[in-house]
Amino acid sequence: MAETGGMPQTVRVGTRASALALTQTGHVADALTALGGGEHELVRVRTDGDRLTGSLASLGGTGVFVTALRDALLEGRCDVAVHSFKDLPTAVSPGLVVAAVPVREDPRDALCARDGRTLATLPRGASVGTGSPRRAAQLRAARPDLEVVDIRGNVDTRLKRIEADLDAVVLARAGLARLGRLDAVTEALPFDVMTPACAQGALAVEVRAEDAAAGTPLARALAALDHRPTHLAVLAERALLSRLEAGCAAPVGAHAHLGADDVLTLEAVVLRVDGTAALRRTASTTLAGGVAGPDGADPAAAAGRTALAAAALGTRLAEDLLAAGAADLAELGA
Ligand SMILES: NCc1[nH]cc(CCC(=O)O)c1CC(=O)O
Repeated sequence: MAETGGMPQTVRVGTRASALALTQTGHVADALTALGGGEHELVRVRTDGDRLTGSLASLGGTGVFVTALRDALLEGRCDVAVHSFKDLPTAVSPGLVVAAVPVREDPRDALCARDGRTLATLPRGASVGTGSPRRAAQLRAARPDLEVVDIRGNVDTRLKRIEADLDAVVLARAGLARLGRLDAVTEALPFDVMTPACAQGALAVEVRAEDAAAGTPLARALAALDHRPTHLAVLAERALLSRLEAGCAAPVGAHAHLGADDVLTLEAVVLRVDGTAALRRTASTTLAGGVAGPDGADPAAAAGRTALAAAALGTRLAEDLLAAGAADLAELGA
């Protein structure tokens, strides 16, 4: 971020125009200011994902919500971009870094059904809306009688389908929480029934690489906003996705959790799209030196080693899954 005459300029925080993006970006921007990062303003950036209405799969998979924000960062039209982490492609973006991952919301998927129904009490043949192959496969695995309906649109549009024509929809609980719509949730689906998408419920705060390393008030605020347990969990989940060469539209779920004694545990599921078969694996690793790194050591180097260990866990679990036939099962790369 540029400084003029020693006075930091206002931090320009880029956001998509959707209600969800505006709330989550607003929270991050407020937090950065509260942590001493300076005054901020929100800059609205229009993305292809907001403009196009075709199915997510037909838009060419990952990244449609992200590219315009990244371009705005790289071209200097904003200084900070806030993404739903699960929408970020796993490929690194040259010149940009995820400088902070704030503490994660509850990552579970939520069933929002009419008449207070749960997955177990939905009537036979009930219609359930989702645009996600991962959710569709897991719904079919749990309840082969359901009619899974492909739906699109923002959270509000999807919730309206419950009154209009569907018995239920499945959405990320985190998005509903951020929008103040937890009233619509009739069941938070357990991990073994509905394993979330990699990084679901987490945000990625992205900046130009030189701004993360600059020792400025913004760089310090970003470091303070970073929640190391969330960051490490998400690194493991995304390394798995990357090694599987799967995008956000693949029938793959994963959830990592940092437990006591610095043990990071990653659970993943890869499904056949129709839900008739699934591979589920779990692996753990102890993050040597602790999450923050050993006292007295170079903290940046220790943090780097811990991050590599978290990512290695995801890579290893992906390789287990591939060895068991995950690519054919889920038609990855097909
Ligand atoms: N792909 C859409 C998307 N990207 C992020 C969220 C909100 C929840 C989150 O931060 O994971 C949603 C909506 C949904 O999946 O219901």
